[in-house]
Amino acid sequence: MRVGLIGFGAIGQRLARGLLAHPQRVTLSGVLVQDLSEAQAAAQDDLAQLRPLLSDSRDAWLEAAPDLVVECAGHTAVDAHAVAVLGAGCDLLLVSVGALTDDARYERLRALAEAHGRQVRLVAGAVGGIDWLTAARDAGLREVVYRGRKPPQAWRGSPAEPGRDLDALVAPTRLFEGSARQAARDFPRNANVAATVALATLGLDQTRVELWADPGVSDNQHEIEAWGEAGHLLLRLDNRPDPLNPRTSLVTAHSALRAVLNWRAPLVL
Ligand SMILES: NC(=O)C1=CN([C@@H]2O[C@H](COP(=O)(O)OP(=O)(O)OC[C@H]3O[C@@H](n4cnc5c(N)ncnc54)[C@H](O)[C@@H]3O)[C@@H](O)[C@H]2O)C=CC1
Ligand SMILES: O=C([O-])CC(=O)C(=O)O
Repeated sequence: MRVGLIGFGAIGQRLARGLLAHPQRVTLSGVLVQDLSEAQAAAQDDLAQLRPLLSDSRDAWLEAAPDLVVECAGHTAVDAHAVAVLGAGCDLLLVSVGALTDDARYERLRALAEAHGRQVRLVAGAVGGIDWLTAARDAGLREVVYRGRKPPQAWRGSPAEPGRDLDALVAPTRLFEGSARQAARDFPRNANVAATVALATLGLDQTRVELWADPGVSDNQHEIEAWGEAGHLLLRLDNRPDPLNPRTSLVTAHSALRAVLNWRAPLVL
């Protein structure tokens, strides 16, 4: 299977490394980037072999004929490229799940995939338990809450920063409380998982979200609680941040890698 990537940051680089380790299963067809010189500088050591595959031209990158494209570049990249990728007949794995808080975009991508006989899949990413949640949704769910808690620095550049000295926080501080739709839209680099949990369960408007900056934690913590006919789920993940981008949990790239390797595997777990 030929796999194309969009994005070569923390997730893209870790995922590329994982794909290169499975040459019998997947071939990396190309990596679409926004800033070519920045990407070339990042392609060092074991990733240096990728330099010829880096491109800032979508047409040239699509000419390498990927079967599956993994987006790991952010909401604006979904906006810029997802339609063209599906139009070119590729499957699409979205990491920036929060881009689907826009209902029109969600429906457009779904309809395009259907028209081309392809699939858009959403990565589980930094969270777990999505299998239980989707099954429990079918059994009947009453209430779902997602709580995200990260060190203060992880919220730099987010709407939580203006008017607040993140470095001065001495106690856990709630930055946001509201719907998953608003959380994922307002915190596009921190709360994609709020959209993932919501799309797997009660939807973007009925799933409740709290986001916290906590000077007492060094991990990215994700807590999901759900109540329904199937029972009660209480799940907490203490995710190690990716050193290249501490907002992003290291496991996210591995979740994308697993999804890619499972795409056409004869036996899938
Ligand atoms: N579903 C999940 O669990 C998670 C989702 N994410 C999503 O993944 C995205 C990427 O995360 P990281 O790799 O940590 O970010 P990063 O900031 O380390 O890297 C993003 C890369 O994408 C590139 N890029 C941005 N716009 C682009 C475009 N239009 N076309 C091509 N390349 C473009 C940037 O130059 C950069 O190389 C986040 O912005 C977030 O939306 C992040 C963490 C968890
Ligand atoms: O990686 C994480 O811990 C979660 C994250 O940033 C997101 O959902 O956007």
